[in-house]
Amino acid sequence: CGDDHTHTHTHVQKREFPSAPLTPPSRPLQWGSLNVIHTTDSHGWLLGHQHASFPEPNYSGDFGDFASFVAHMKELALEKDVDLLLIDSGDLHDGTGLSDGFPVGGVDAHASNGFFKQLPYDLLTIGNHELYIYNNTLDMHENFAPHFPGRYLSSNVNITINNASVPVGSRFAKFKTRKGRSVTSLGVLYDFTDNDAGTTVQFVADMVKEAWFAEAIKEKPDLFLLAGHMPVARDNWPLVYDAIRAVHPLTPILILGGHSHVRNCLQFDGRSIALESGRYMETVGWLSADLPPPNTAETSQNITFSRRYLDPNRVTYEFHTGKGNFSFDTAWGKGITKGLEDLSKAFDLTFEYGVAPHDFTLSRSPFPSNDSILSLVATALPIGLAVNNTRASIPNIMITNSGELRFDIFAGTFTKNDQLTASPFMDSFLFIPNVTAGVAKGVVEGLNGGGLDAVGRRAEDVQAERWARGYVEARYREWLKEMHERDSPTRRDVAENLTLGYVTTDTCPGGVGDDTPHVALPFFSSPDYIASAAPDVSDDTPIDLVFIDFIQSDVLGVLNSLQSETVYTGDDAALYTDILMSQVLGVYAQQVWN
Ligand SMILES: Nc1ccn([C@@H]2O[C@H](COP(=O)(O)O)[C@@H](O)[C@H]2O)c(=O)n1
Repeated sequence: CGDDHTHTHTHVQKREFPSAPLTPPSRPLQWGSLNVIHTTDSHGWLLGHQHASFPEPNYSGDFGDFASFVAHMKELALEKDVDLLLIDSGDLHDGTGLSDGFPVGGVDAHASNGFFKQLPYDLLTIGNHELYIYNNTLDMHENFAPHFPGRYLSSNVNITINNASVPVGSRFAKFKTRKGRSVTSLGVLYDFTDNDAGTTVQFVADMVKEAWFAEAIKEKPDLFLLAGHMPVARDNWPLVYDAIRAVHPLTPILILGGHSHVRNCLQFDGRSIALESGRYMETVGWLSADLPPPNTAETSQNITFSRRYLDPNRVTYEFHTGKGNFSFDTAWGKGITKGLEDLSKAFDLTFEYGVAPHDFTLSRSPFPSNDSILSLVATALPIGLAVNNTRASIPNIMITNSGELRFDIFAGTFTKNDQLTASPFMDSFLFIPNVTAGVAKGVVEGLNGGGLDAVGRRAEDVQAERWARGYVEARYREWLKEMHERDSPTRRDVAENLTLGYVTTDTCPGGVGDDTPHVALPFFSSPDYIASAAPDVSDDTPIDLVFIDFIQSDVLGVLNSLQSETVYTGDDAALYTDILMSQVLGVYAQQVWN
């Protein structure tokens, strides 16, 4: 390979023909008179998925490739003389080294957002990950929103600056498409409650009662185009839809949702459609609508819609643009790829902590098992957090929510980028000393409790409260489980050389939504919280109860329900170590995988 490494190379070389053979799309896209390319929940995955084991190569296109795709699609739209809009539904922060590998003093995703700014987005909206840290929201308000004047929407999300609460972006947008269609747009965030001080999220039910909302939707446009960081199913889109339909019974409504990381599509009526386009640049959504020319009198006829979930890779992009490997790249796209590679170098994202002996996966292996990343973390915590820690000799139990783990680890070099894709959150570890081992052992069980939880709430209430705080993994896992159970018995035997990937069903018309056929990923369920092995001490031994700060309120609730001697509060918890969750796996790899 020309270098002097002894390790296996597992990263895909993307710039030439794909090194892994990729299945091409099954059929051309269906274009309408108005078309949308949709991204959502990209979480910093702008350099594409770089590992060689499937399903990763399905998603190996980088943001430069995506930019070239958009450029060619815009040319096609001009040739066809139709509208083509580019829309994003939020969550640009937290997920890879490009967003989270910034040097001390930097702001999360500030640099990676610079690449989003180079794309001609017509509409963008805010996600919950833009709101966990005030400075990130401020950066979106001051440095991101102004780049898309009036088109970065935060209909129900404000930031407080100098005691004044103002929208992070704009509440709504009204604009005309190239073909002269008048559009009214909103950008809605689901009822998120874990936002940082200095930011506010208004519940959707209250937003639709606002005077500005009534005024914004009063005039009839040719279509309503709603972006939102809100799942298209089982959430509050019906509130927005109903409020609009009460005034405009027939006007087309197109909804571009997000947050639950799934591919999904549904219709509220024959003149509306709602599309959700996955996560992590594993999906680019396509939506087309056969709308009449602008200012045409409305009818009650169903609109012909189509939708497709594209695997973002060069084979997909070339197929749909009619280009080949040597005619596909644009100077603009190549510039973006080069900029991303330069950023990766500047952030030292290829720094190697060690060599992972095999794959560790979130849902493709059972928990507990050798191949589970959750089991790996349960082992890695006591090793990683013991480094330079004067409390390391005191017996302990360490607990984290499994949502801290966001992605699989693949066999081979384990880099700074791999560390941050697996575990991007800069969350701290706290501890409460002198909790008796018998009580401490019950905490993780209480956190994971089914039926009634340890503080007596029903499981559904716990789930609803966690959902509001941003816990979305359960929904995504439900989706994986459903596709695994549906797909595996029938198709796996006759897999026709299909590679692993998403196998989606939804209720939208137009046949199968997945652009490229795959066989479903294996799926194993996992708990919401995991703990290191309990120490071998008697139940009355005082030990350190160590936990990630993100789950402090849950831990305190369970702890107080398990014993009555002490009423624990946040004041009883202190910082356990300087090592952050986003660093643990690197510290572990340096010791164990070298
Ligand atoms: N500091 C944080 C913030 C979030 N999480 C986890 O992320 C989940 C929400 O992410 P989405 O992309 O689904 O919006 C949340 O459920 C937490 O599990 C965290 O661990 N630490």
